[in-house]
Amino acid sequence: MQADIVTIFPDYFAPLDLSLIGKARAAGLVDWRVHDLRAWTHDRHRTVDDTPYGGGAGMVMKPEPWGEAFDAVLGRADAPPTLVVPTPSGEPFRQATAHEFAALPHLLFACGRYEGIDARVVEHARTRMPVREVSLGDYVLNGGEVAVLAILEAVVRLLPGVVGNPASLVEESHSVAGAGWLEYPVYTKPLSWRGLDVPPVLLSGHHGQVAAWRAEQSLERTRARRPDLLPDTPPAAEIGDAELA
Ligand SMILES: COc1cccc(COC(=O)c2cn[nH]c2)c1
Repeated sequence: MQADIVTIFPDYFAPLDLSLIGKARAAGLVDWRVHDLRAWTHDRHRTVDDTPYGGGAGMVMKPEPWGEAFDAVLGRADAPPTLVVPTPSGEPFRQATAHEFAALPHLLFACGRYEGIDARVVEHARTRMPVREVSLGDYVLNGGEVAVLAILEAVVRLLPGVVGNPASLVEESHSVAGAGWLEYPVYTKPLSWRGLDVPPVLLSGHHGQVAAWRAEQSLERTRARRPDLLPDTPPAAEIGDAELA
């Protein structure tokens, strides 16, 4: 996989070399190039933003540098990459999205800052490459860099050969295999720690009982923390009524 990242803070991506992602690059499974958006400015102050038409607080990123940055990346690519723009107003980025992105040969990440990027940048980009505007959650960051680090980690770890034991990719929270329920609690040595013991079922050697316990724990956690992940279940009161009816 090839990834190009355009940002006004290229140093944000130095940590990529340290992590699992760095090993994946060394193994040739992924390569990424970080580009400073200001390389495509031509004024003395290397201006990338200006005041918003229509008024309002904050600044908006100018379209010209983005257009030239995309020209440069497209010009070097055999086929158009998919443009990924992290933004609070994007579609939810989920594990399924990570799997979609992991199947793509070339990703082009645009890191927005300020109040956002002039809307014509994405509008024009759609005429020459697929575009995905994605949100990591309902909160606002100062820029897309942190989101791109998260997306890259979620995507690259799915590439074949990146994670040592592919089985460890299967039983995860939100993984399609576990019906998207939350992960069960995990334990390791010592057996007893500060007066807290490992649940005995996990020591029983009965794999069926262990699996059942884990499923129950997943369901209990999902009910408590993420009822939105469960199929529509009427509130308990209604269930009582139904039984009484
Ligand atoms: C594209 O323009 C902007 C402007 C401001 C910040 C950002 C970064 O994205 C987020 O803040 C975000 C992503 N998912 N949840 C929050 C992008």
